[in-house]
Amino acid sequence: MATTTISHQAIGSIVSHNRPFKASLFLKEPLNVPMKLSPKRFKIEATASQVIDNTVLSPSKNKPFESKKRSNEAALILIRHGESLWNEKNLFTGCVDVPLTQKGVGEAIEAGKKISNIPVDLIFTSSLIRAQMTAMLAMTQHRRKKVPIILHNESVKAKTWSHVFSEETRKQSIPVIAAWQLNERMYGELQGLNKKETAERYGTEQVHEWRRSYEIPPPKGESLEMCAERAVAYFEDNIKPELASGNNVMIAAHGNSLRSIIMYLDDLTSQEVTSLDLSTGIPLLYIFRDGKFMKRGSPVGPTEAGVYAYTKRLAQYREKLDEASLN
Ligand SMILES: O=C(O)[C@@H](CO)OP(=O)(O)O
Repeated sequence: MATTTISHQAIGSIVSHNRPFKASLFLKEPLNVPMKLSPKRFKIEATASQVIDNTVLSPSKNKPFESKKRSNEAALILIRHGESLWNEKNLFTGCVDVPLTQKGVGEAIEAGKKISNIPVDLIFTSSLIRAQMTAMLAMTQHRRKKVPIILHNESVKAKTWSHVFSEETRKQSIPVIAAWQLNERMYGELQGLNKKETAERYGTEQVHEWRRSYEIPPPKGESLEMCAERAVAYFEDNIKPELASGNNVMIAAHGNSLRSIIMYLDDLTSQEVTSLDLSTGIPLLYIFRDGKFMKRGSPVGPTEAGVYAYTKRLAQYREKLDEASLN
């Protein structure tokens, strides 16, 4: 295993689950962080909790909220954020942090209605506001009325100051973890440019390659492959273990970070992923069982029978919600 010396600055950007922060707040000396480099996938072996002791919280390990009994199956909901102000203007957005339009707010609320009977134990979002707005708005529709709470682990103070002291209140909450690794693909020099004008200037085919191919990056930006290196690594290291522990997870993220995760879940080839395009605000459901992901499409409505026929646990949960609302 190669050992690479990483600067404070670099560690800050690698380990932050949240918005960028100053690593020097935590680190007094440069660290030698062991890293495993593979041609296929660049994996950061030093986890956040190894590097910054006790400042980045892992839900399973630290049990921030409700502790769960183990199950061999879990639900995974993926949602691309609702329409943003730059989707509306047809601008390349990438990592630029723009909010939702009013239509996007409505899409997020509608998405929330469709999944309102599906239990959610844990939410992951990107660090961008359009994904966070989508997750929060969707959860306003949930029948359990649990409160989604963003975990702030970017500093010891942020973590301490946002501590919840009532166990009962914690049980009525859903932890929300914001991770930059789930951000939209960095669109390089296309960010802020109009998509139609860019196609007129560089040709439709070239722009289609930049937008949908797997290997070809836009000028000075990330290809889908590069986006997958961070998004899929994050999924494998932080989200899959939660599913394996029986926690139902919702991920609110972006067109391309989710395309890369779906490519991984559905085992798509680099050719197949070029025709995968995600609509804004449409939830997609997967069931994780015995280490495998099963695609269950998009729930069309909150009471859609099909969704609850997929697993006994979901059906029982739904029954309990119905019973509670009758009382
Ligand atoms: O502009 C962007 O960031 C993305 C998503 O809106 O665009 P594209 O459709 O090209 O992936």
